[in-house]
Amino acid sequence: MTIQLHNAGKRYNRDWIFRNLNYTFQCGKHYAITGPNGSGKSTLLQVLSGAVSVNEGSCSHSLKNAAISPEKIFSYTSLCAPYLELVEEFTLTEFLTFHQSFKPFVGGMTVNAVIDAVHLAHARHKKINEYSSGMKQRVKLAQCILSDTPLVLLDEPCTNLDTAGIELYNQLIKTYCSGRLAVVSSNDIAEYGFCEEVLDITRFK
Ligand SMILES: Nc1ncnc2c1ncn2[C@@H]1O[C@H](COP(=O)(O)OP(=O)(O)OP(=O)(O)O)[C@@H](O)[C@H]1O
Repeated sequence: MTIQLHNAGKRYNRDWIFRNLNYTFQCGKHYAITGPNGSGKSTLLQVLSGAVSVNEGSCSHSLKNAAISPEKIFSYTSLCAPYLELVEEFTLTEFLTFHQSFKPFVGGMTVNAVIDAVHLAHARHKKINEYSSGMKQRVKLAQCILSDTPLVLLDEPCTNLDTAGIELYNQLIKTYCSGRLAVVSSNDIAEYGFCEEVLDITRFK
């Protein structure tokens, strides 16, 4: 996946969040979007996900030089973000089985293998609404990083994780993100230390 922003600008009401953004997110590379609270990191990530459109300029997605139409972007994209809800009435096994029915896992991984990869085997039959916040974050990471998509978007991915959880996150990135375009919105080097490129959103005000 390659994403090209050409003179891209996004505003909410009268406030421009970013403007004149010319940037190419190259296939297979890893990027961080940094900037203070409220500067527009999550907004840019939502634009990259195709969920939010720009107000001026363009944001175009392509795969192996073939353009992806805006309504298809979601099927090539995985997103982990604090504002995304899990289906908490489901057990983990039910939730991942449901998820797999429309987005398969990398390398044909089974639901049980995905659960093992984030060390939640002991809780596989527990309803997600009974999980701790760190356990829920591991579910979000599994759902995002282990889905077989060329684009991985991570918004504050280590939210609620302890030291072991952060180590797990880094291991998942190393094992499953090579060759995929990954973009992390964060100000924490522990979350984006693996990225080759850092984009400071405040440059585009
Ligand atoms: N749906 C919306 N409607 C109106 N304004 C919005 C909306 N979403 C975000 N904003 C505004 O856009 C600006 C950028 O918000 P955004 O969440 O992208 O920042 P951020 O850099 O990710 O912040 P943080 O580090 O706090 O997560 C903020 O001023 C916010 O109030």
